[in-house]
Amino acid sequence: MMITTAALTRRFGTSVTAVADLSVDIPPGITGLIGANGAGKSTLIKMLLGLLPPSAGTAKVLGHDIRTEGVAIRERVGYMPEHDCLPPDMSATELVVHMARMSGLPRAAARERTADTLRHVGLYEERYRPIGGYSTGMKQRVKLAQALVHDPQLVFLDEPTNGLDPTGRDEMLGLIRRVGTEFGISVLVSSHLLGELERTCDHVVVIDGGKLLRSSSTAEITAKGAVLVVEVTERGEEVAGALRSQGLEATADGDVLHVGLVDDSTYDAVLAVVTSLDLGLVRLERPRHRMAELFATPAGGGA
Ligand SMILES: Nc1ncnc2c1ncn2[C@@H]1O[C@H](COP(=O)(O)OP(=O)(O)OP(=O)(O)O)[C@@H](O)[C@H]1O
Repeated sequence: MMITTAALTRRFGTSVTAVADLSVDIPPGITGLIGANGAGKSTLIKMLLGLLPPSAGTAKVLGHDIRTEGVAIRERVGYMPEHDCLPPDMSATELVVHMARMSGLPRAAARERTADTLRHVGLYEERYRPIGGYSTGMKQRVKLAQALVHDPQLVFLDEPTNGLDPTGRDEMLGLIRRVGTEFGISVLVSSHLLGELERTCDHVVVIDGGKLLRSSSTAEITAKGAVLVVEVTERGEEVAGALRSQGLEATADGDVLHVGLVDDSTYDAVLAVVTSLDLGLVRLERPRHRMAELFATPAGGGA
């Protein structure tokens, strides 16, 4: 396991328990850490870096104890903090070279790694300009670059899509995917949206109020309970009946149907039925997961 926590707990004062009795195993690969604001994501990440001591419990990152081996962990782990923390007067190149030197790289190697890393995150000529003039997307890329420059085995990315527009978000998610696949660096990336991470991550850990809600592969979390919403021009009940006769779960409310998504073939089955009944398809969509769905317990144990 890349990260293992055992009853990990962090309290602030007497009233706030930011992380509560958290026991979870995180495998190598890309893992999403999902939770609403205040769920305890940043506190967990800071503890895993050995920057914030736990109130109780233990954890190991890449086999190193967070209580006693913080330095060893930070040598091997990159960290992209949540908040804007970049000096506006420095250029991306100056900052990232500085961070590379701080982590022990000699000057020439630091310059070389900086140029490579900034290119990988998609900063080119702009890298010589002061960061103060950068867009949010460019600043996020600089933060990502400084986390990667010392060639870590693992990076913690705290809400890297914060403040980005949809295009910037997709680009950042694409970059994160490449960090994992092309460079073989494991990633723990936090977000308050499961929907945005489900295509990027192999594994998902969901926390709420500092407690573990679930930890599972992304395939498992998205397949379970996924529903297609289908709207046809007429005869909704008939369409639902035809789908049920093929072994699918389908209910109709007028001409709007809910169809249990088994796999990609479910889409084909819907299209085939609609075509064979000579009907029109008004909509066929897969609503994104929302946090509320994860927290909901199926009433009466499901259908
Ligand atoms: N230094 C601190 N002192 C007191 N309370 C804190 C401190 N840091 C965090 N907390 C509290 O701990 C809880 C968890 O905060 P944390 O920042 O870990 O959540 P988060 O999931 O990262 O949320 P966000 O996305 O808003 O940063 C919150 O209730 C927060 O107010």
